[in-house]
Amino acid sequence: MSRTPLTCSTLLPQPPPPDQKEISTLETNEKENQAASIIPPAKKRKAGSGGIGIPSDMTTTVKRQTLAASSVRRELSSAVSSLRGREISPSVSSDRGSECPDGNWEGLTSVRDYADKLLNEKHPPKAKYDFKGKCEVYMAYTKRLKQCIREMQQVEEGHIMEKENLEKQMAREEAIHEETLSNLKRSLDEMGKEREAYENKITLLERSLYAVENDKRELTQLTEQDAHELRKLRDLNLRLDEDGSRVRAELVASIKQVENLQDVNRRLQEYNTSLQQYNSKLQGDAAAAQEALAVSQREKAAVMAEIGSFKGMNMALQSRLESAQRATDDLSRQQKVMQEETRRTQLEIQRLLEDRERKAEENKALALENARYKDCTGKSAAELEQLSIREQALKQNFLSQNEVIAGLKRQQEVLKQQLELSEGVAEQRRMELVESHRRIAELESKLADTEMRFLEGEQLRRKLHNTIQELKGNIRVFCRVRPMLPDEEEDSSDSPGPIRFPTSVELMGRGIEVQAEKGQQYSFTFDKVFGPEVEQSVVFEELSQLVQSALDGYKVCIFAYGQTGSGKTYTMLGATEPDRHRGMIPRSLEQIFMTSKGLEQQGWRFSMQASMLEIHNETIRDLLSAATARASCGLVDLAAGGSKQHVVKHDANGNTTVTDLTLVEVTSWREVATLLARAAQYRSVGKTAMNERSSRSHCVFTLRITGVNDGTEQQVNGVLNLIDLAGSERLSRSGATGERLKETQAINKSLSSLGDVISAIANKEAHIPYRNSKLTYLLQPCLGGDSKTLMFVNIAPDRHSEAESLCSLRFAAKVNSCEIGVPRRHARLAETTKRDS
Ligand SMILES: Nc1ncnc2c1ncn2[C@@H]1O[C@H](COP(=O)(O)OP(=O)(O)OP(=O)(O)O)[C@@H](O)[C@H]1O
Repeated sequence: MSRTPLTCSTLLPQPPPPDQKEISTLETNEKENQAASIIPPAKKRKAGSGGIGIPSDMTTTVKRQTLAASSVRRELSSAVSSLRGREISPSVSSDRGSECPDGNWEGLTSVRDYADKLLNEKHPPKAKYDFKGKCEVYMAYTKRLKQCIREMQQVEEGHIMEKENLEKQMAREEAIHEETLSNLKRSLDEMGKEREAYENKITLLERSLYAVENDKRELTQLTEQDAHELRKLRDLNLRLDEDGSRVRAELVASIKQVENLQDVNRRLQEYNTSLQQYNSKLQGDAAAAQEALAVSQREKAAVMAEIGSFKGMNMALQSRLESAQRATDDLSRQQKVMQEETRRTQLEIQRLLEDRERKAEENKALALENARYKDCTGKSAAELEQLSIREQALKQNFLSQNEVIAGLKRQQEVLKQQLELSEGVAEQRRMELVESHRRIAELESKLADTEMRFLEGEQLRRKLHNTIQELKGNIRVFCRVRPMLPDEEEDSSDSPGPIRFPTSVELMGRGIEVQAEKGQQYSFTFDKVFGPEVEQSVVFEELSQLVQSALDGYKVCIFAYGQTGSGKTYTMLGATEPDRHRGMIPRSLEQIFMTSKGLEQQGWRFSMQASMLEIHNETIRDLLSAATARASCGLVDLAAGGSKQHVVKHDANGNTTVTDLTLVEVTSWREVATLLARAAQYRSVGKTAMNERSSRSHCVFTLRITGVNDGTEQQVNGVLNLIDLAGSERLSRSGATGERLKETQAINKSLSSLGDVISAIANKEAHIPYRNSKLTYLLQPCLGGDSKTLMFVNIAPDRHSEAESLCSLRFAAKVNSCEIGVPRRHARLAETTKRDS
């Protein structure tokens, strides 16, 4: 706040304020005077001498009065403006508030307004030379101005006092402020320390925040994982819900069944008790049989060893026998030669004797003739001489012949002796031979006995193995290697086939090895391995029990898997002629009918229905329907809708049906054989690069068996599925095009779906993709249900098929590791009995 201080000069008497014109004149004059104060006196005088003749003292007085008045006026005006510019705080009393003390502020309430009024006051013009009047006016005006200044001074003093008060107050306030400041500093220091502590705390907190954030991140990840799991669980839940609803439906059906079964159960309990007894007896038998098996296996090993040594001995004996026989043969040959020679010698002797007799006769005749000559005629001495020489020669001849005969007789004697000797040796050899024959017979009977026991043990082992497999719920796998085909045999002269069969006791008949061309060896073990020389009948022996269980009320499924041309159709169907080539399907059906006939004596009556279908290019074709027959004669176009659309359905009891499929009631094996022959004509078969007659579809033969026993009031429902799958093939090898290519792609796709299903089962996955192909959906109960399932893996033995064989064996090993449901027997009390009860 700036303020012009009031000086003493303001208190001097001031002239009244001039009018505006005058003031400007006066101001000009004043300026001039101010200028004059720095101009030398000589010049001042010169300027003053230029007036109009008014007395100079008078003029001077007026000027002085005027100047004083204007200076007072200026001071007043500056004081007023300072008063105006001052900001008056509410605590300081305003000059407006200062009351006029003697009441002559001409009705105005504040000294400033009064000063304003004075400053703005205008005086009526006087006569130009009425200096006295003007002086009086200015005197009065100055007086009022001075009074106003005094008033203002009082106000100013009040203000100064107020200022001092304010300054004191300010000092007090400043002291307080200082104190507050020092307090603040102290508290600032404390706050600094506190701040440090807080900063430390913040660092710690930041660290823990970082840790918490890490935890949070981890938690977020965990939460995300949880969410993912949750999603999966929700999906699972949905599936479970679906399963649940299915299961509920099944449950309702089951409850009904349970009600029925409860009824049955009561009856069965008795039967069960007896079965339990029988079972415990069987278990005892099984334990004993196992022991017996172990014993017989030990015995078998011992016998095998004995047989081995006997075989060695036998071979030695055989070789001795052979050499003895050879020697005997030699001797008998020699004997024959000698006998021949003796006979010839005897003949010779005979001839010589005869000759001698003849010669003696001749001699006699000659002697007689000689005498006659001597007597009668007196022939010449020369003639006589000749005759006597001749006689001498004959005599010598006779003598030499006698010697020859004696020599021959000696020789005959020697030969006789030799013959006797060799006859003795031959007799000895014959005795030895008889002895070794006896021992061989003995050993053979022992071997037969041991083999019988071994077979019994093997049968028991197989039975136990089957039971264990059933309990485990595994799919059984048999591996069959076909013989080399003629053209493969030609090739194999350069490079032998890759398949080997281990000969160790534990792997014999169960192991197979693939010797890869690059040197690696892959070994596999299955429930049974059949080599190329094994006949259909031997393979069937291993199956017969399984087939039998279809009659006992089990679902049985047998299928053949393998690359094209590996022998699946040969194994499953075989050839009708000759009999030894008949495959598993005809043999199984024949056995079923034979056994069912046999069971009739025990009160069983069986009815059977056969059906046969093929899956060709993912379409089901009924091989027994009339439409298929007509189509095969070209009467109907199946592709153009001449056939029904067949759909596979599974019910809650695990029974599978195919809609609109022809079911033929069959009562004998002959009928089924006719059906099989008929269906074989309609099946999709074609020539490929790898097989003359390649099956281009999966063929499924199904026999539904219902058996009722009138005696025990039991009913069984068995199913026998016999499946010949189409063969997998590499397009690069088969070189298929057009329709064949389409077929091959469909076959490979469905087999790969089968592989996916097997993998999912083997890995115990929650979802098994049965619906990915018609084949897997049809086989669902066999692969994941309660059936007894057996797979043949067929192997081609040639080197070119090495990769495919390995693939098939690996697939089969996976199948072997699959755990499916435990086989369930479908047996219950017969309907009629239920109704009666
Ligand atoms: N064990 C065997 N003994 C003698 N010959 C056999 C044997 N197995 C297969 N063969 C012969 O091998 C050839 C091919 O067999 P098959 O037709 O059964 O093969 P596949 O696996 O059914 O082929 P695809 O999948 O192409 O139908 C046939 O000539 C068959 O007679």
